[in-house]
Amino acid sequence: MKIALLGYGKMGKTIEQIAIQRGHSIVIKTNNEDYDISKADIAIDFSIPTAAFNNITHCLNNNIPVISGTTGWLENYDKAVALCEEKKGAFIYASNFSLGVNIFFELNNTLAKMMHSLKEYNVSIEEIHHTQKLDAPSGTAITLANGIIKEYSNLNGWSLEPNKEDALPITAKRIDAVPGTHTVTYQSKVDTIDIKHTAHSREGFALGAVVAAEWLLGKTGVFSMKDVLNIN
Ligand SMILES: NC(=O)c1ccc[n+]([C@@H]2O[C@H](COP(=O)([O-])OP(=O)(O)OC[C@H]3O[C@@H](n4cnc5c(N)ncnc54)[C@H](O)[C@@H]3O)[C@@H](O)[C@H]2O)c1
Ligand SMILES: O=C(O)C1=N[C@H](C(=O)O)CCC1
Repeated sequence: MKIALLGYGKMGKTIEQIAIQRGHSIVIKTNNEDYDISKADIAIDFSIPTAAFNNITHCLNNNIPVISGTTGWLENYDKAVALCEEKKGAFIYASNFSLGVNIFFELNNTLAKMMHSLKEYNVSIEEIHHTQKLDAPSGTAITLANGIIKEYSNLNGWSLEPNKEDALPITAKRIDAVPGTHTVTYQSKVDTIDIKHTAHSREGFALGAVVAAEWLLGKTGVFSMKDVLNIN
């Protein structure tokens, strides 16, 4: 595949290495909006929250399938879906492309189904990332929170404030070069249940994005990593 890397920062560079190892070529690598997308078979956007939606719409308007891993732009997600449907294009967004985190999402959903009726446990999320991260909480923490909130009728959303009524508390920590650590905790007076995913590098995210691009090429529609990984 001829791949356009929209965003050539930490993730763009890691994706480049993996894509080349898997036999693909990089025809565009850019850190701005000045590129000729028609040269590419597919685009992979790992840019910044304020640029992602423009990159995605530019691809869809030019009939180029697009993968986005950029977080912090989801207020425009429904518009991206509508444009993809209108243009009969192809689009995948995932807050986290790694295989391990997508399994962790399923574990989180199952655990929330088991825990929601046990009122003695309080649920919370902690995420830790590197100090260069622009958004908080992480997109992954928001996906985890949504998986929990849908099971809890007393939770109306999530909050970075610790004691907000009706909200699932998320703590976002920024430490050195941490690639991404997420912990979901259920705490009672007598015990604690934690489930935790620790990324050791960016390789898992990057491999997942390239696998998603390979899977998406030639398809039409809006998909998720559940479709790519065939998780039921
Ligand atoms: N979904 C996942 O699996 C996953 C994994 C890691 C990171 N991320 C997300 O991906 C994004 C990028 O992460 P990163 O660590 O590579 O960040 P980064 O800061 O290292 O790279 C982002 C790059 O985007 C560039 N950029 C700025 N404006 C742009 C524009 N208009 N078009 C294209 N590029 C532009 C910046 O110059 C920078 O080089 C973040 O939102 C991060 O949260 C997602
Ligand atoms: O490094 C980042 O930034 C990451 N962003 C994603 C998120 O916000 O969940 C995935 C993990 C790494």
